Amino acid sequence: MADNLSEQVQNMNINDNESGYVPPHLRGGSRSRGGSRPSSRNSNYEGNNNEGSFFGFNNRRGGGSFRGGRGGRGGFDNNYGPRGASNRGRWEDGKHIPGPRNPKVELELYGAAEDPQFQSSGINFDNYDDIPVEASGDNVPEAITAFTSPPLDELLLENIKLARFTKPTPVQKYSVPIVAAGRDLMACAQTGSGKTGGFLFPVLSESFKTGPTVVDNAQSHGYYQKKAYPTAVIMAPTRELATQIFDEAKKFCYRSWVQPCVVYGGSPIGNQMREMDRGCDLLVATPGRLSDLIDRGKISLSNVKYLVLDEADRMLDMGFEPQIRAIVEGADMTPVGERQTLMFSATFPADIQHLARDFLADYIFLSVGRVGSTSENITQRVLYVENQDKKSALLDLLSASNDGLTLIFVETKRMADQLTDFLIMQDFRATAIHGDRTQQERERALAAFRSGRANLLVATAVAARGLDIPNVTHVINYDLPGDIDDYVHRIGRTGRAGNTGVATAFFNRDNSNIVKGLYEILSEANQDVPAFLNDAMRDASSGRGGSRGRGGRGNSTRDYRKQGGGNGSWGSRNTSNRSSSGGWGSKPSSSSGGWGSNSGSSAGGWGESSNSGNSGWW
Ligand SMILES: Nc1ncnc2c1ncn2[C@@H]1O[C@H](COP(=O)(O)OP(=O)(O)OP(=O)(O)O)[C@@H](O)[C@H]1O
Repeated sequence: MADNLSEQVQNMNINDNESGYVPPHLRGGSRSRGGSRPSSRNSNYEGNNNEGSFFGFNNRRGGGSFRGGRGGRGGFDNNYGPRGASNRGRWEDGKHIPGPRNPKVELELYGAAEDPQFQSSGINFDNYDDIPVEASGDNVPEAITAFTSPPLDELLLENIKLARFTKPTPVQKYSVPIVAAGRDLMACAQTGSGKTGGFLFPVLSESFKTGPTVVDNAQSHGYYQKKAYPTAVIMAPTRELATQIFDEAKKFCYRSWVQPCVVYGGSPIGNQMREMDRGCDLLVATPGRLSDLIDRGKISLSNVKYLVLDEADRMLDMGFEPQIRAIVEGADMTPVGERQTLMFSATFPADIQHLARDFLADYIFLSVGRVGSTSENITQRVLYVENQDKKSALLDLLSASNDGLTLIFVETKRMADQLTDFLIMQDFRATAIHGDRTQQERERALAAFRSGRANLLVATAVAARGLDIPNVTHVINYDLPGDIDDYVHRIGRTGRAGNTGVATAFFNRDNSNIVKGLYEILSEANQDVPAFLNDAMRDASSGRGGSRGRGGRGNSTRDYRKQGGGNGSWGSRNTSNRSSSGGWGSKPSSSSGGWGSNSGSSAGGWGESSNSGNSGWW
């Protein structure tokens, strides 16, 4: 499907890379949009609060209440399965006794095989095996090659089968034995390559085998307990990502003694505290809300055996470092060396590697593919579009779109609203997600998008990380981000789990700071590099273009310990059959201006200047 889309975009001639973009109104003659224009007129943008109709809650599974489950996720509920029905297992006399099976709960958790709202692995899934993997550190354990028991716990294996996962992705192959060996881990793997399972599988497998600690057993399961003592804590940057991890955790905790729980800001804390009282063995949390609950004496971290930081670099970017440090170093958290700490992301800038030095002990650094690289399952195109022409270019792109979902990234919340309004005026089924919307609005927008009732989602960076929405076939960077890592995460919302996807970016002189990073990303993923980007790159390299800012990718090695940050005495296991060099993963911290002007829109001249040789690209 994505291949078709890619072809159509190619054939549109929206931008021949040499002549610049010519919007429809300047092409002479009227142009009909054609393509997959939605047939039914939608007069209501979700902001109009037309509940129950176009963008109301999806009641497919949830009966309209706030329940878990992809389709009906509307808010907060840590309990899964019909109310009153307990599928929870228990730990008794040193043995794990799984709860009973329940077909209704299984349908809710794992969906029907043909349900498009549940991601299934795509035709390129087996290609993950070709991605070079490097694991550095002392005594790296041998990777597993299949989901088997042992080493995985039997119940977990049953749940993995129910989820229809037939074989592990590379990050899962390594993380299972690494965690089983009691080691800390910092793992970097491409977007959509199964990092969530990469931390859930080993943590749950070990938890199912070893059971709760005495404190956990005594206090976590009492009905009126006042304080939760989770065994595992997973921190994630956004509410949506936390909720999604919680949904995944529910699948794999099914019938076990481990009760998952989620807390995040923007929702009433009282409800979350009540839910925690019903059991909280594995806690998924955003840092702000977690700090709050610790301060209120509602959570103790003294029982934590496993600490996971997902998308840690994003948490730092969002300014969460003080809260994270207070939680990990300041509260009553089990100390380094006594707990196991795992950090996961698709990008690992240098500052996050330094954080690892404080939080992790004798860890293994795992990189699947080059650090910060994009999946080859994503066809990337960069179009040359002036700011004032972007709307027209977008309409052209959308008219060439297929039946899949399209995610459109913009830089500001205001732009997200404006563009959504514009698209709705043009009869598209669009909705928006950004930080100024209420949590309920954000969840409704996501639910509408997941279900396909809205096939366009206009988003700010809030939706860039981690979100796993099946059938997103096209990601459009209407505004490119200033940071190349953000680009990597944004386009990673498509081309997941071996499926293919297309990513299109609108590029102009405002994006000068991302030129180098973009050039590198496209080149290494074997994508076409348009002529204007080559020119801009040449100018940037010759010093005419100015700063790389955070758009460049720097020159640190993958594992900073190899640069003298550690003693370099450990070995490394490299399963790559391709050569690999360093130079990835660092995010330069300074961002100065200079290369090209950063003025807003400018009249004329993209195409003309792109071939202008000595005078510089601009
Ligand atoms: N072993 C597997 N077999 C089949 N599908 C899998 C497997 N592991 C994960 N998946 C599916 O692949 C998709 C992507 O997984 P996941 O969200 O964990 O990726 P990720 O690496 O965390 O991506 P991101 O960097 O964007 O956060 C999910 O829909 C998940 O259910």
